[in-house]
Amino acid sequence: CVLKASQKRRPLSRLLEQLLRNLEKRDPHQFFAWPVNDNFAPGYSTIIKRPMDFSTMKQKIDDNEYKSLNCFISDFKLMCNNAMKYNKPGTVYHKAARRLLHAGLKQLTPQKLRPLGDILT
Ligand SMILES: COc1ccc(C(=O)NC2CCC2)cc1-c1cc(C(C)=O)n2cccnc12
Repeated sequence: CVLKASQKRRPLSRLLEQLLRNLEKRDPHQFFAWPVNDNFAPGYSTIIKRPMDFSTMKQKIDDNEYKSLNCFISDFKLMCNNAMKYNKPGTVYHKAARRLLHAGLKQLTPQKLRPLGDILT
């Protein structure tokens, strides 16, 4: 069947959506699924200048805001580093962020990405 224009996704967008789904699997409690709410995290928006979460990354993919894989990876790192900045070591969120960052970057190594072909060049 022929894809309608609206269904045609740019190769990079399709790749980033796949990578995002794999990263989200590493966040079983969905601590990173949505923007952090100041009501649950006092002072969050004054401490964290550039908030980031998976739903925002998904929206940026849909809006074709990511011009490269590196921009996508930067937002993933920003999201994890925000959590390790705001939350004290030993908290459930700091530990979850460290684990997510470690597991996520292992999925984003050149060895893992090379099979995806020249989309990335
Ligand atoms: C979208 O953000 C969230 C969504 C749900 C939860 C949550 O279910 N927390 C329960 C575990 C103990 C209460 C926590 C968070 C959350 C993430 C974060 C991060 C990522 O810093 N956070 C920081 C302080 C307080 N809450 C949170």
